[in-house]
Amino acid sequence: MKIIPTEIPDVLLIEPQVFGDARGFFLESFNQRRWEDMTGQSVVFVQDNHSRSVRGVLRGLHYQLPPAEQGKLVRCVVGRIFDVAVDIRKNSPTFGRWVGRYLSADNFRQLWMPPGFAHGFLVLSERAEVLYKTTAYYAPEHDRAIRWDDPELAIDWPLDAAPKLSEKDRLAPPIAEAELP
Ligand SMILES: Cc1cn([C@H]2C[C@H](O)[C@@H](COP(=O)(O)OP(=O)(O)O[C@H]3O[C@H](C)C(=O)[C@H](O)[C@H]3O)O2)c(=O)[nH]c1=O
Repeated sequence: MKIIPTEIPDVLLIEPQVFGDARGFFLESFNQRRWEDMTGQSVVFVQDNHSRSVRGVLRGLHYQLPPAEQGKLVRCVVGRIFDVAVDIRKNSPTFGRWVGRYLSADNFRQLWMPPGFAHGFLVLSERAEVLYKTTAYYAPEHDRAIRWDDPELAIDWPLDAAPKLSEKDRLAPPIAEAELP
């Protein structure tokens, strides 16, 4: 497993070791001991999520307020996405900064974002299936969104058409008007 730093120190890109052979491949998608040895951080995941989306879907930017803030370990097992983490920690020196990385079934890459980040992704393939672990349970009453195209964030989404959004995402406020952790 390789841990690759990103522009925001707490956001990590992970490349698992892939064991290929004539049958296909095997990889450990998460290993608690290896994670703690390599990142120096302990983490406990309590929920596994799985979403399927068609090309052009953009889900996000989502986060949960305290006490339900979620760290997320995201991977794409079918297709290809552009995955984004936005620092929404008010006292962070990188507040409002974002990290974007391509995750795909072919590159096996994973993106880790600790609690305090909004998360979203854009689907670049005909279909994408995204699996992600979270460090806190889903709490709808604490679920919040920031608009994906907030000019203050200026996320450089690799769009070639208007994205397909949920009603919640269509109505999301800019970060300046959002209720932040
Ligand atoms: C997130 C979640 C949703 N749900 C139910 C609630 C709704 O009836 C349905 C769809 O939920 P939603 O439209 O919020 O799903 P996404 O737009 O994919 O939301 C996710 O998108 C971004 C990318 C995230 O990082 C978050 O995990 C999450 O906000 O699943 C649950 O039962 N449990 C859950 O953990």
